[in-house]
Amino acid sequence: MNITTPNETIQVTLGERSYPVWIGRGLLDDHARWRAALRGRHALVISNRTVAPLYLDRIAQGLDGLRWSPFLLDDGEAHKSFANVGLALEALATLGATRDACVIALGGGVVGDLAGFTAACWMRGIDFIQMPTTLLSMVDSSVGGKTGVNLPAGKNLVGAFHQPRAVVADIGTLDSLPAREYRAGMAEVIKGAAIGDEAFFAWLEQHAAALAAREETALVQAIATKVRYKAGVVARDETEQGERALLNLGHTFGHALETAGHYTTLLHGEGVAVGMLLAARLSERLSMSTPSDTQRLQRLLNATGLPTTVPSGYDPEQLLALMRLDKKNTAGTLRLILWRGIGRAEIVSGVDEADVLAVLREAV
Ligand SMILES: NC(=O)c1ccc[n+]([C@@H]2O[C@H](COP(=O)([O-])OP(=O)(O)OC[C@H]3O[C@@H](n4cnc5c(N)ncnc54)[C@H](O)[C@@H]3O)[C@@H](O)[C@H]2O)c1
Ligand SMILES: O=C(O)C(=O)C[C@@H](O)[C@H](O)[C@H](O)COP(=O)(O)O
Ligand SMILES: [Zn+2]
Repeated sequence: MNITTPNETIQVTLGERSYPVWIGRGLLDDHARWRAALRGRHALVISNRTVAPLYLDRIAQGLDGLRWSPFLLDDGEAHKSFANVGLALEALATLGATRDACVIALGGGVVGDLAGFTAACWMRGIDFIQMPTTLLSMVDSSVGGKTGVNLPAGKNLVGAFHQPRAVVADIGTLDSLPAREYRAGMAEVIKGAAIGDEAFFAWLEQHAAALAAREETALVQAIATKVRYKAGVVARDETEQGERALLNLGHTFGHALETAGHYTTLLHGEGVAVGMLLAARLSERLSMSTPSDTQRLQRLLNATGLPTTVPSGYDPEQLLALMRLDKKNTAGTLRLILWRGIGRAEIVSGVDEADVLAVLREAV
């Protein structure tokens, strides 16, 4: 077995709840490393029917001596549901899980969000470990403790802040990740740069080809840079009282697109890509940024193979109605993440719906 020490370890600093994010190849097999984060005798491994056949065995070998069971979701965003949290909680009950039990999330962001929320609910909160297996979950969803599920009314409307005990990002798992999913993960990497790191954005422009080819040195650097950036934001504003909302760049539009498409048309990362571009266009319309910034963002998204147009069939009025349910809004006003150019995102309250609608109408 090829076990390596992590290429990168990034600490999310939250006092007693601080935790490491290990990034490297072969980490799933480094049982001693992640097993040390398990405290009790019970573990529920939440995964899905695509990922489990590929990687569950490697986890199982590290769970010797524990009472544990797998809980497998069907694949897809539609299964990040309240009903499945109920079933996962029943699985913990069947296991006889006590308060020192641990939930292990093995999969992408859908599995991670649902597993984390399950852990947050069982006996009012037990440990969980993130083992992200998609690029998106490595660079974003496994870090920061946002957990939850969707409702038919909208994305992530139910959830809790609940931090993992450790994040085990074995980049070897990306070898089996389909190209479209890999590109979707890149959207959340680009987002981090677009929000707050112009130098990283320029680096991504220069390394777009190497990243598209999954060249490992560039890939580890991209993952680590994004995780380091997010870990810093989370450490300063864990529960999104201020700065953390910036991590939502593109998401008010993106979540509306995902929901309107019933989670089957656009992947989350694709929705974020299109959403960032719409946010950039709105910023331009409000004279906050220049067309050249928008073009630069569009070029990088296109170079990565991400969509930058709204697929046909969307209704601007319906999208606006969905945007009104976004968690950042306060009574009666839209609160959006806009920007003043690459690396300079801003929270803007009281955005005029007429401007949003105009941008949506131009896009569909
Ligand atoms: N909590 C957060 O902070 C946060 C941040 C970003 C996104 N999210 C959420 O994450 C979700 C999107 O996550 P995602 O993009 O990972 O999607 P996903 O979990 O649906 O995984 C994408 C696809 O890849 C498959 N897959 C996963 N790992 C694989 C592997 N190694 N090899 C082959 N196939 C593999 C999955 O089965 C699935 O079909 C959305 O629900 C989004 O809202 C949450
Ligand atoms: O960690 C955060 O904070 C983010 O906003 C990261 C986003 O990429 C992620 O999609 C998150 O789940 C969106 O959060 P929400 O609060 O808008 O549901
Ligand atoms: Zn996201």
